[in-house]
Amino acid sequence: MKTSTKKSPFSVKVGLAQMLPRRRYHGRRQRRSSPHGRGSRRLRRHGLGARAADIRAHGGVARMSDPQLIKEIKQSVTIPVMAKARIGHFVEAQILEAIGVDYIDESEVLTPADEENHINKHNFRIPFVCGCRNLGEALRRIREGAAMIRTKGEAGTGNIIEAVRHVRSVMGDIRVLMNMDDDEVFTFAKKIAAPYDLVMQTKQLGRLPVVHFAAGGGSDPSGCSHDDAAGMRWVFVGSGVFKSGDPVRRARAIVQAVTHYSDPDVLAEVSCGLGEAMVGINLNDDKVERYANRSE
Ligand SMILES: O=C(CO)[C@H](O)[C@H](O)COP(=O)(O)O
Repeated sequence: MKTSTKKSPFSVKVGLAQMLPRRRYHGRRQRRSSPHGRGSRRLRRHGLGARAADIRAHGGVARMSDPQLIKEIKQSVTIPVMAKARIGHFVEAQILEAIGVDYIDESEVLTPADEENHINKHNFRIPFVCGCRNLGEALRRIREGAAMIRTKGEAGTGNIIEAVRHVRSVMGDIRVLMNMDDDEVFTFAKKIAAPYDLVMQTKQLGRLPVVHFAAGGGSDPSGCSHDDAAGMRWVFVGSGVFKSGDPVRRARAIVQAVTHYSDPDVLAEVSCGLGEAMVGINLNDDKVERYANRSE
């Protein structure tokens, strides 16, 4: 599996989140032009509804973004670009690879194309990220060739409760696994429906064998640093940022919060005066569609 040759720890996600590394923000200007400017106006003009919150609000079938739009975004930024393909839609993934995006997110936020099968990611050179709710799901995606894993959370809600649930589930299972006798791993692997070798590797490493992001609903500094504090190494800033009063300021604050997640003084400072937050969606209502349950 190829990894990107670009050195920047940032990326633009087409219509969605940026990936934030913990402790690696140097305050550099990374973009030639802001994704809040030309890029996002184009997203609206093309009617892609490509942010998770918009997809949720608009309904209908959500597909890969227009390749022309993705090419234009690639031309206008210097940082890596991640684009989404529908779950199981290997042709969308082939198109994204052909136009040279840096990463593909096989995403439950788009309408799944295949109810049973994910993309065989070993057939591609481009790195994929896939979502998970638990350890078994994460290791199944890695067996299919995912180079990165993110929690699913509940995209487009501006609510981190599901991301926290998924972080807790994966990290909790890894802790259980680490304390397990080697003889018990066969049954544990069967129980979580994951390949034995990857379960054993996870036990030995004490973490997933690939980079692991917190994602889904992170729309404020405290929420994103909460995911960090719960043991995640990387965070996707959620599309809820774009539904707030001052997205640029909020995004900057989130970068600082994730960087200094263990320093409450910095967290207090960067949380001040950010203006209106995304209203968000409460997830105790059964009528809210769960994107996270769209695939296993
Ligand atoms: O892109 C994703 C999934 O494909 C991210 O997980 C997404 O960021 C989740 O939604 P939100 O942006 O609302 O947090």
